[in-house]
Amino acid sequence: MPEQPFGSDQPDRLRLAVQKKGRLADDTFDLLKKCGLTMSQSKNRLYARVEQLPIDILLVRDDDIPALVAGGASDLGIVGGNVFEEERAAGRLGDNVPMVVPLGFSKCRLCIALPKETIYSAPKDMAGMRIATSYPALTEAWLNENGVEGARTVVMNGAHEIAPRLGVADAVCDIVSTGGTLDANGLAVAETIYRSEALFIGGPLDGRKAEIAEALRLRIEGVQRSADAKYVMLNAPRDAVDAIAAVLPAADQPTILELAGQSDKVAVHTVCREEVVWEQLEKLRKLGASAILVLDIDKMLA
Ligand SMILES: Nc1ncnc2c1ncn2[C@@H]1O[C@H](COP(=O)(O)OP(=O)(O)OP(=O)(O)O)[C@@H](O)[C@H]1O
Ligand SMILES: O=P(O)(O)OC[C@H]1O[C@H](OP(=O)(O)OP(=O)(O)O)[C@H](O)[C@@H]1O
Ligand SMILES: [Mg+2]
Repeated sequence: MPEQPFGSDQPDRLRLAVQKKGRLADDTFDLLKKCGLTMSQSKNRLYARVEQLPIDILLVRDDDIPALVAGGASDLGIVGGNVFEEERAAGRLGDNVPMVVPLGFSKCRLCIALPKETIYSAPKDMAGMRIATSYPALTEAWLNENGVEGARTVVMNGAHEIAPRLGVADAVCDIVSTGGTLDANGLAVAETIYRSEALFIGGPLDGRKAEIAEALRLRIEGVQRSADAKYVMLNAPRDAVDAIAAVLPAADQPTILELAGQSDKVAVHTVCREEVVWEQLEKLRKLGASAILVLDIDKMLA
């Protein structure tokens, strides 16, 4: 790529801050690829230029993304809700809290977990505990809301799950997805304090940047729409079409086509906007449907 001084040559290029590497980065780059965006990286690997739209991608630590966007250094960002809400709860975003669009990926829970042998029935049982976490603001807000007395957080930046065994904490508050890490460390979830997914944050913007942001948002929306959506084609007895349409999840009004040489059967085509599961296909078969095809949809615009 031609190496130009970043930010000075084209002031109208939109800046989008994303995680440089990690779990969220994997999902984010996957989304950008599905949006038809490819990028060339700068030599210093601190940013990348999108080739199809005037967007520069800032490659940063995910914890820095909310403040970069709130402070205006980046126009937009993609960050986990857990990190965004922690920064907000800690008061690090000031008054410029950006707008937020949920993206539906990188889903996880922020949970307080206790050693399996602990007897726990209600938040008051955490009274006086030391809770190892890198989410002190969210944890303390939850403790306050639930009237837990005398508990406090011990900030750790990773490997929280080991803290109880080291004797530096009685509980942990960390990200849980499958629960495998907790289980392997003899811990179990006591409370889920926040359900997280990736968020598209930033704006409102104006002028040329607002137009670019809208173009990006439309592409993301198109990818989200088609994520679970399927194109379903099947043959059905003419008198079972209504019953069959009722089984298809979040389906558009179906297109009914004549089948050559068959007066009692028609072809039914429709788009289902939610995942089509095997149980539904079995119901369709019982209603007389045959030659059922469920096809992926690559892109979808309203
Ligand atoms: N096990 C998981 N399952 C699903 N999502 C997760 C999981 N762990 C983390 N996430 C989500 O991905 C985000 C980034 O996690 P990751 O582990 O890559 O970041 P990190 O360790 O904070 O790295 P860095 O700060 O260096 O960018 C988390 O903030 C959370 O939103
Ligand atoms: O419930 P699970 O599916 O086991 O996932 C939870 C683990 O995933 C994350 O860590 P990660 O693997 O990202 O390691 P990190 O500490 O290096 O961020 C999180 O901090 C937990 O430790
Ligand atoms: Mg991690």
